Amino acid sequence: MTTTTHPSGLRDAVQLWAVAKTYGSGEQAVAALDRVTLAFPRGSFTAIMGPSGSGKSTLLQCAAGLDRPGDGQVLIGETELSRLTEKQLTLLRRERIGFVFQAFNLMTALTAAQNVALPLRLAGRRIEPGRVEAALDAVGLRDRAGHRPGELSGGQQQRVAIARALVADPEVIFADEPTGALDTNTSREVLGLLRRVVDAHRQTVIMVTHDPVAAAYADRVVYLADGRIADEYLADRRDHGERAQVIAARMAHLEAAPPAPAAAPVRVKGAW
Ligand SMILES: Nc1ncnc2c1ncn2[C@@H]1O[C@H](COP(=O)(O)OP(=O)(O)OP(=O)(O)O)[C@@H](O)[C@H]1O
Repeated sequence: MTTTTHPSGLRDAVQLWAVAKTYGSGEQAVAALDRVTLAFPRGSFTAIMGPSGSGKSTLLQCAAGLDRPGDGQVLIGETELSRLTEKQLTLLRRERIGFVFQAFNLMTALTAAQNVALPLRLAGRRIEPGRVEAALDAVGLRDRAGHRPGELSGGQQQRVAIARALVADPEVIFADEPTGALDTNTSREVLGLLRRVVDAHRQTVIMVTHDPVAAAYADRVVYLADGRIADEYLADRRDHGERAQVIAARMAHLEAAPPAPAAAPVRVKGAW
């Protein structure tokens, strides 16, 4: 399979083709992902939503090369992940993907600057002077470079995690409930930062969230239900100011709907 080109001329940062993942077997089998086909154009910000158990985490894990699908293909840029050995997959995650998790996952014994430098050190890359400082600057924390996580607020810790995700200039950032542990105001700061990373640096962000307010920062919301794409919302200027309500209403509709019958793979309208 060749890499697709988005109609706008953007190439896709990540593609999933008929990706399936089943846990268990026989009567106990659960189709966590049921032949999901989806593309994430470069420079786009996508939120993944859906009821509990709909397959969001499984999608993120498979798309980020943290888990292997049972069937289908995942591409990061032009690299098809199923062709990679475990070692190559580890290198790809380290060098080409940034991660932001709900629990920040910073090393408590290291300073903010040392945490940010970690992906470069692990990859054995030379750390150009000013690079770590620039990443901390981008998240507004240059003056906290010498502080350890315990000396920073939750929002500041998550901003350090975003700087760490950015420092190696990855092709895509995966964020799993990045504001799940933060209060409303701090959440807004972190989401605004992710939005800026997309707008100013043309980063690609894929974020799993339960929160319609968080999803409203994205360009697109993909809704999963029972391991399939059930709906898609494209940010619309006309919704400005009430985008979160529109996103929440669609989510409520989805949660009220009975499970869909088995269907052919869904191709998301407008995804390529
Ligand atoms: N390791 C596992 N073993 C067995 N079943 C699993 C495993 N991981 C996930 N599942 C099942 O696969 C389905 C999808 O799970 P997944 O965690 O991807 O959903 P989710 O949408 O992220 O849910 P939540 O919002 O509750 O985190 C669920 O039915 C879940 O019980």
